[in-house]
Amino acid sequence: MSGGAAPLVTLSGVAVELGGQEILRDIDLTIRRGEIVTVVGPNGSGKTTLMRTIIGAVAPSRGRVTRAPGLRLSYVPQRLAVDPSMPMMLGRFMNLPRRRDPATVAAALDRAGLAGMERRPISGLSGGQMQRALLARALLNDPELLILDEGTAGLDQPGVAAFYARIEQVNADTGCAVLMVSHDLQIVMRASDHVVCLNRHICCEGTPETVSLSPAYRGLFGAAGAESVALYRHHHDHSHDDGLPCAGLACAGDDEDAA
Ligand SMILES: Nc1ncnc2c1ncn2[C@@H]1O[C@H](COP(=O)(O)OP(=O)(O)OP(=O)(O)O)[C@@H](O)[C@H]1O
Repeated sequence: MSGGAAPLVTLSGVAVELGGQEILRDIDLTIRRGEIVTVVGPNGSGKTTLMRTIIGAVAPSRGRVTRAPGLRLSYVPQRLAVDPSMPMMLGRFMNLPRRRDPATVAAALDRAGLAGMERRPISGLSGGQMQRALLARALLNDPELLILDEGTAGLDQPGVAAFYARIEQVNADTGCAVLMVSHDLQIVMRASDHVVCLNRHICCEGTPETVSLSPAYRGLFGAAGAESVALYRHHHDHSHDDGLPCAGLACAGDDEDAA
């Protein structure tokens, strides 16, 4: 997607404090119409807090979050606890908490790869189908920005690949921007327009190519990209005042270019 597309959400100098602790700092980030942005980072690095700040569920302690006026934003949760004994058809699930026009439901199910499954009990859906059901619900309001927080957690590799292919298709068909937190680096590095590596601050960011060609990235992952999980086990040769290890890529806290 074009780097010149209209901004949907802009974070400027954002910091977030929770429970008296600074969780995020110095966050400058723009999500533009139609682009796919992925946030990666170790556990506890603030990814979910960043998503919650973007949707407005958490207020920044410093800086500013600007959303395009009237922005249609949808959030796909990691998973939804559903009581398997609860008899509920997918069609009814799509109409909670409020009733939708059947054609809108059918179109959202179709986009999510669940066409014609309104009468399937949700308790009988596979993990991948349940994720697609959550995606279908998120598509009901025709979002301009779709946010997924580890939307593939619990899926096997083919399930993960199929889910991202679906997301890319939705992006291509509807032009909605996608912001996702993902642990599936190999896949998201291919699909994303922009990758942000977070560790309480933005350690590095750029196109997948920029990130994957960086010497630090190659040092971590090998020339071929190596294993995606490596990012979450990497080591960094400098420490931060928050005491957390940082991504081993060009770090905005270093004297290097923050890209
Ligand atoms: N409401 C809260 N009050 C205090 N601390 C919080 C709160 N919510 C999150 N935190 C802390 O903020 C830090 C970042 O949490 P967050 O869930 O944003 O990280 P994450 O990168 O999404 O982690 P994970 O990969 O494990 O899901 C953690 O240390 C967490 O304990």
